Amino acid sequence: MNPSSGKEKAEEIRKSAEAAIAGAGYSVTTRLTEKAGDAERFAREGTRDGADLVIAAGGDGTVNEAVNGIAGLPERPLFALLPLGTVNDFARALGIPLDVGEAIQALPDLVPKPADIGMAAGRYFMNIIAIGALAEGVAGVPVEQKSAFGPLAYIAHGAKALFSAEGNELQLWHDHGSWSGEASLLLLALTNSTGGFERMNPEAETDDGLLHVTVIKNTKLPNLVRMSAALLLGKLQEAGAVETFRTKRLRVESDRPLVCNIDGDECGVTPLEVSVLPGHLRVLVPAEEGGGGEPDERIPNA
Ligand SMILES: Nc1ncnc2c1ncn2[C@@H]1O[C@H](COP(=O)(O)OP(=O)(O)OP(=O)(O)O)[C@@H](O)[C@H]1O
Repeated sequence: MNPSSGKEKAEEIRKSAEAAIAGAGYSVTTRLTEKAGDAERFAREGTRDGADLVIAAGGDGTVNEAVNGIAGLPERPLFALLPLGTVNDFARALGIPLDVGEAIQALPDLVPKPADIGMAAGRYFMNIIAIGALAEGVAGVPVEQKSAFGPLAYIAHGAKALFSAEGNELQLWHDHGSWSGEASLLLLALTNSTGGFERMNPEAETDDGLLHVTVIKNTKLPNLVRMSAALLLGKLQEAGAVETFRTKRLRVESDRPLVCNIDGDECGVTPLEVSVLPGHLRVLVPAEEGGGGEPDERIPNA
């Protein structure tokens, strides 16, 4: 658990989450993160100590770290998350209640579902890779704006970066061939939720085994107006100036090294190789989100 995401309610959240998990028959150990890297280490150590279930409580950064802690292990425990961050894209995509109190209440009735994760630059990711202007824009969101305005701050900064974007020559190799051309932004999404906005790839499922690629070719003003309208309608694919396709593997090359933002963190520069690991995690989700599996995998009977 990242206590800084839960702010002044962190202690209260910890206690009620522990009570819910213990009530479902688990013995529970909570470890509080203090800095980058802790969640990854805690998840890995917990798994090596025989944990059946690892729960990441925090924002997408904490979830990403915990996923990295367990994804490379041969025996992976069940995974769950309690959304305490500003955006919580993975929780949104999985249908987990965004209100932490509701998410805790729901814990005992969650059921396991396979979820895809991706691998790029030696790291696992579960949401999105952004390359180009938006990647640089998101990196510049000041901390105080993040807390005051939540997802809006990201969108405002992303939009600002997009408006002033210069294009870059990209070459993309995918499962069915290649694409090359000038682009302002490349988004490689595993889920339908990007920066809290759920209409980017409305058709993306967390277990479809696919990377949903969106190339924004040109962000000059007339196109932007059309694209913004299409984005709000969830019909970005139908707007001009945007290329979309799906693939299991992708190689990205560019005319100059471009910063790669992987699940919200800067993670090297292009060229970049990306692949999907289908159903690599078993994540606990509400039953109506299509979870299932063996009855003894349900938390109450664990
Ligand atoms: N106790 C702590 N105090 C401050 N920072 C921490 C602490 N523990 C972990 N961190 C760092 O904070 C990063 C971001 O945390 P996390 O994603 O959980 O929260 P958030 O920033 O509130 O969420 P969001 O990304 O949705 O805004 C972590 O990846 C880690 O590097």
